[in-house]
Amino acid sequence: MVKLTRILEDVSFTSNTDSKDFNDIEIVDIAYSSLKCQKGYMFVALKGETVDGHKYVFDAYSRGARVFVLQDDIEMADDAIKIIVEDTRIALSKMSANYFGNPSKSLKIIGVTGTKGKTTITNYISEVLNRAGINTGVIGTNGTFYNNISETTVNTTPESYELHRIFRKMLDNGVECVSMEVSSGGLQRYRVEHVDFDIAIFTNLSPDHIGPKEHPTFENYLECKAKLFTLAKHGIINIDDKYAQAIIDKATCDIKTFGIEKQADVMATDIKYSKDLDSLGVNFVCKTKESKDDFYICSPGVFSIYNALAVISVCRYLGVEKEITRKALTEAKVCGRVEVLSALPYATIIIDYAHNGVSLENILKTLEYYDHNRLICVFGSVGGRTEIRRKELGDVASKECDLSILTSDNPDFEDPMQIINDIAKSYDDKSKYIVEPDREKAIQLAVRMAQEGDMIVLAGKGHETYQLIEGVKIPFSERDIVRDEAKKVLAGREQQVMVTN
Ligand SMILES: CC(=O)N[C@H]1[C@@H](OP(=O)(O)OP(=O)(O)OC[C@H]2O[C@@H](n3ccc(=O)[nH]c3=O)[C@H](O)[C@@H]2O)O[C@H](CO)[C@@H](O)[C@@H]1O[C@H](C)C(=O)N[C@@H](C)C(=O)N[C@H](CCC(=O)O)C(=O)O
Ligand SMILES: Nc1ncnc2c1ncn2[C@@H]1O[C@H](COP(=O)(O)OP(=O)(O)OP(=O)(O)O)[C@@H](O)[C@H]1O
Repeated sequence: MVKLTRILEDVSFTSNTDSKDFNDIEIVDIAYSSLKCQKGYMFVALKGETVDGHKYVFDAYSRGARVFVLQDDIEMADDAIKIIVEDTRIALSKMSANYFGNPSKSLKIIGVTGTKGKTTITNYISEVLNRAGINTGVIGTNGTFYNNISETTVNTTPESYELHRIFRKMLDNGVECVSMEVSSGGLQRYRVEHVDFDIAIFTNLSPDHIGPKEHPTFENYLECKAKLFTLAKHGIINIDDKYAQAIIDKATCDIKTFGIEKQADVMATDIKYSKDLDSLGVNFVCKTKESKDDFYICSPGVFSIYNALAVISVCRYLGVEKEITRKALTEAKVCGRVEVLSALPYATIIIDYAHNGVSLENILKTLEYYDHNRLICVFGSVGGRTEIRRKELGDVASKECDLSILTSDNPDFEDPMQIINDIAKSYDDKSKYIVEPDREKAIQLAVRMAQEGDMIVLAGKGHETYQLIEGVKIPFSERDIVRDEAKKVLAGREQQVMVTN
């Protein structure tokens, strides 16, 4: 239990109760869903995208809550203590930090923002820092991980209450540093407002997450991303990105840069692509004012170098021994991010999370640098959201691939065939795509079709182990499907050889 006065420290509010009477009140827990309320709870009403949480204050009351944090004053029973604030999301953020004892102040927090690269970079940072003996946890799209504990996350950047709760758990378990993804949605909804960031990283920016329930305009999207650099002590920025200067102009922290094209504090030169189709790596020289070092990363392309440069910049700032950074980056892999499956000895199968135009273009164009026969891509696009992605994905795949297998990717309540038809509009040559709405069958087909030297990209699902159909997450493992089908194909080939002999 925590004293109400402590939870309300530095929160501006008015109340129907004299705040002197707060001294004796203790709060069991804070809930922003009425469904979680019990006796002794404080309920915070958030104005959501779907419903207004103020609608549920009576439900919260009936479940035992007597302290209510509201944006709108609502007529309630006499024993309800109303705390009226200007914005309940900002208040929730501050109150959660107070409730959990401001754990982010005792942790080194590294926040990564940008359209692409957040999951990869946060996981790389954790890999390197843990090897350097700094106990580091990760929070992001792939979940929360620290020591050997993991927790799934609903959002890339969890709600402020969840975030401070996770920080508290991490701190109590000996974690020293947290490498976390900071989504524009999280910044827009004040989820990280009271997080004490030591380092903020900007990867890149291109139009995404614009539409109903997300950002009204690209300018708003940029504005939200830039906000992270007003919350941190030190900024690390990809200077080659078109919007780097806009971020720097809005930043209030000191800034260091990384890049390939423009002069930067940490630069990559002498880029060479490895020809090993099992790891699809890349070599480069990392140049700073004090040194020049060879690096190898087992992830392909220029975008992977940018991700590595961001990590090297963090390690340089934190004083991590260079050899540790180098070795860790050589071996670091992230689930579902350019993940090469060793299933067929004669073809390369990659699972990747590319689900918008920019990321799909990056991965497909990158693969051109590695000698291969046909490039085949299996992909779909989400239902019920950001329809613009369908055209983007179709435009890219129709141009870059020898063959596309158009399928489903979390169609949710939409008709998968409608989504596929939208994507297919980008193709003027019907021989360049096959339609197979059942993703399992589409993957099996790709594995069966694979010939010597082919590269097959299963795009969009990445780390996900489900298919979202009509609001239900149905278990779905691309890795298992590939492995099972590859086994059958290889067994069939062996049999054929035996018969021929
Ligand atoms: C559109 C959006 O951002 N929605 C987020 C939001 O939910 P919401 O506003 O829809 O909530 P709501 O259903 O309208 O309910 C409003 C309030 O009433 C409460 N309620 C509701 C029902 C009830 O019986 N009792 C009750 O008290 C709810 O608990 C809530 O507090 O608040 C929830 C809790 O924080 C989030 O989990 C949820 O994220 C959803 C899942 C989502 O898809 N968000 C996306 C847009 C997002 O944030 N994505 C970014 C990554 C993308 C980026 O780069 O921006 C992310 O960080 O995940
Ligand atoms: N720096 C980068 N620039 C462009 N594309 C990238 C970069 N890093 C990774 N990608 C591509 O984007 C996909 C998603 O990468 P990652 O998950 O690291 O980014 P993210 O910012 O977390 O994305 P999201 O917001 O979609 O979760 C990868 O699977 C890869 O295809």
